[in-house]
Amino acid sequence: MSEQSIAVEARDLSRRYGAVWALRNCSFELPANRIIALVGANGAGKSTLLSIIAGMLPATSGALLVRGRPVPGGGSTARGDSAGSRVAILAQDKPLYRDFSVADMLRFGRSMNRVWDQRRALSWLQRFDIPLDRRCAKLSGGQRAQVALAVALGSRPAVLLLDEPLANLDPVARTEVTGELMAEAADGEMTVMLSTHIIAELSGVGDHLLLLDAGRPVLTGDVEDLLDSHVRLTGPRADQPPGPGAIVQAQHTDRQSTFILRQPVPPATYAVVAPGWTAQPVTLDELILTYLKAAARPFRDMETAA
Ligand SMILES: Nc1ncnc2c1ncn2[C@@H]1O[C@H](COP(=O)(O)OP(=O)(O)OP(=O)(O)O)[C@@H](O)[C@H]1O
Repeated sequence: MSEQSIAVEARDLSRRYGAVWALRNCSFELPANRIIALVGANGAGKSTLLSIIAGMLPATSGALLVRGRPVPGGGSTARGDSAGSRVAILAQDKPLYRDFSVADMLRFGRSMNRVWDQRRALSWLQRFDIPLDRRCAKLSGGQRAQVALAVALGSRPAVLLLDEPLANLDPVARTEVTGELMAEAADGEMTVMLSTHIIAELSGVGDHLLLLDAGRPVLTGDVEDLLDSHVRLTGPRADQPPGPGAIVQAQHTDRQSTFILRQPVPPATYAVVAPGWTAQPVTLDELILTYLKAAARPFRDMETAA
């Protein structure tokens, strides 16, 4: 990836809380102007990573760059010295003042941010029918999430970080919100990174994946490329698969073997399989679960598989 096309880059990034390593030697590049799904089980390190990207938490070691600029420690809701490196974060506990009306929250957003786009914040609220004169305390959980999103969008971030943003939204609102965010990202002005530990929330949400397990990235890449490059082969019991690729998972019964393989991109066509074997695509849920199970094996195995 060229420097222009990288939104976030981690170089050997680690973060420790006392004896607990929340992130350990993370290195990855995330593309600009895409929706990045940050996935991992509870405690995988998602919130820690988002807080470091937002400049709210210092790393213990390593470097984190947003649009090529190193992120310093400490910070407010929208950071960055130039339009290109501004970061906004919407944390799990959405920061709204209960006694403020929705309109007050927009005024607050304007006063807290050097750059403010009132039209963008307003149109988000109108899009989701949020009344401007309603006190935040009287809004539903989903509506509060929409107000917090409007304030975050108003700060015109180059990178918008959303920590478990969809939890309070009903399925229809969730689809609409992610659709709108994808459209904003596709306009070429914003990278959205959203975290979740609910794999079912993912389908259709992110077009790029960063999968964390116990503080380490175990799978990252364009979702379509990842799906295209993995295949499940099922056939008679065998120690090795009948096709090329790294073995991510191998399961055997007395008579049958099933392998999930990572193949070179562009992938070999599924038709090229030995007699008696079938080849099937792998779904995103299956892929994530497979890598999480593989990561639970000793780390040396994982390096062979990745
Ligand atoms: N302030 C803290 N003090 C000590 N340990 C912490 C602190 N914050 C996080 N941790 C630990 O760091 C690890 C990563 O936590 P983090 O909150 O980043 O994970 P997460 O993936 O966001 O989890 P969840 O999905 O449950 O929100 C966990 O083991 C957690 O217990």
